Amino acid sequence: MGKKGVLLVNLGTPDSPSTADVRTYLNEFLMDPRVIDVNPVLRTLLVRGIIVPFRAPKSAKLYREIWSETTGSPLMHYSILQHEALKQRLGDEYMVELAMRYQNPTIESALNRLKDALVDEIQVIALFPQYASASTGSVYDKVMELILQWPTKPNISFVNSFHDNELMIATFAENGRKYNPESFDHVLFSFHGLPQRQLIKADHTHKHCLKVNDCCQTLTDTNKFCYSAQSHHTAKLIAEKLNIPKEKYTICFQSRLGNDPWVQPYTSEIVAKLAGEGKKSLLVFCPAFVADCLETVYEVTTEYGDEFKALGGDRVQLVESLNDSPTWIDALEKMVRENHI
Ligand SMILES: C=CC1=C(C)c2cc3[nH]c(cc4nc(cc5[nH]c(cc1n2)c(C)c5CCC(=O)O)C(CCC(=O)O)=C4C)c(C)c3C=C
Ligand SMILES: [Fe+2]
Ligand SMILES: [Fe+2]
Repeated sequence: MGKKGVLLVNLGTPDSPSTADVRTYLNEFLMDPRVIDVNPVLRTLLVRGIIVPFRAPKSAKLYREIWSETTGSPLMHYSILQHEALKQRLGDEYMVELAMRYQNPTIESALNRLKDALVDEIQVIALFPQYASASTGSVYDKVMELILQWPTKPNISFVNSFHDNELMIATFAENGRKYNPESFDHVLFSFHGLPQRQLIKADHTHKHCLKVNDCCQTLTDTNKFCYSAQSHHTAKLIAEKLNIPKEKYTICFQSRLGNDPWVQPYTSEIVAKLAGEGKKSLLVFCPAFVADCLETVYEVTTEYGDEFKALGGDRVQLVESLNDSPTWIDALEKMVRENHI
């Protein structure tokens, strides 16, 4: 019998914080039709002509702020630690590969290693707790595009989402408990944002997302694949585990790009509102990310931290992501061994 293959895929990060490498990364990322989901001509004009030329130097500056001389990008650093820890846990029966949807290590190289080892099966785990077409959907596309050309295909399975995975929820709760959530004036659950257009598109019933009041705030059978509904569900489960009362927390969405409406409320508006109400301290969970990255380390701690302080607040405390916490590695191990979430 051959080994069982596991492919862990996260989003990806530039090879270095140089403007040239950030430009290459942003071009690959934003030219993905699932990310900037407009017609190809408009996408090329927008991405190559406007967004990337303006954004690359600015983003490179931010990446330089979070880049470690020894370990590089936090996203890559924690992904490598997760990969190493999972390999240790699973032992010889499994072959575990790490890939990034954009840049390196590529999905192609990782799949080729699994193919060359003649694995019996491949379990693909896109490392995004909540399903979005722009993240998990895109990983499915890339894997299927590459495997399409293989003469022999092993059993393949995908993990669509793990927004309610008990051990993942427990890890975020454990990490948050260390900061004593009741000692903060308010708690935020800040998820990566998405254009509203993509939520509407993902609702193939055409009846639900952004069509009925509070449509995406409760997870039901009708909206079970909705990114916003899954995000609300994840936040509620973490809040319940920590006994944080409803009035003490807000679910919000960060990292908006461009002028189209994104999923609301926006984190920066909530930060401003809370400062206006006289709140002084905020504890922030970012449960759309399994590893700390630019969006947590820089955007939450520095950007929202500075905004909050400028408006009269004192402190924004980020709860670290799942990173290489043993409970999170337990979650990954269980997902793989049970071959379901
Ligand atoms: C949680 C999953 C993610 C979804 C969904 C997602 C959608 C999405 N993102 C952009 C634009 C950018 N995102 C950027 C960084 C970034 N995004 C995610 C995850 C999701 N994105 C992560 C983990 C990171 C951090 C990567 C790192 O190296 O640390 C960036 C680059 C940084 C910047 O310039 O701000 C952009 C741009 C869009 C347009 C989108 C959905 C349509
Ligand atoms: Fe993003
Ligand atoms: Fe929805």
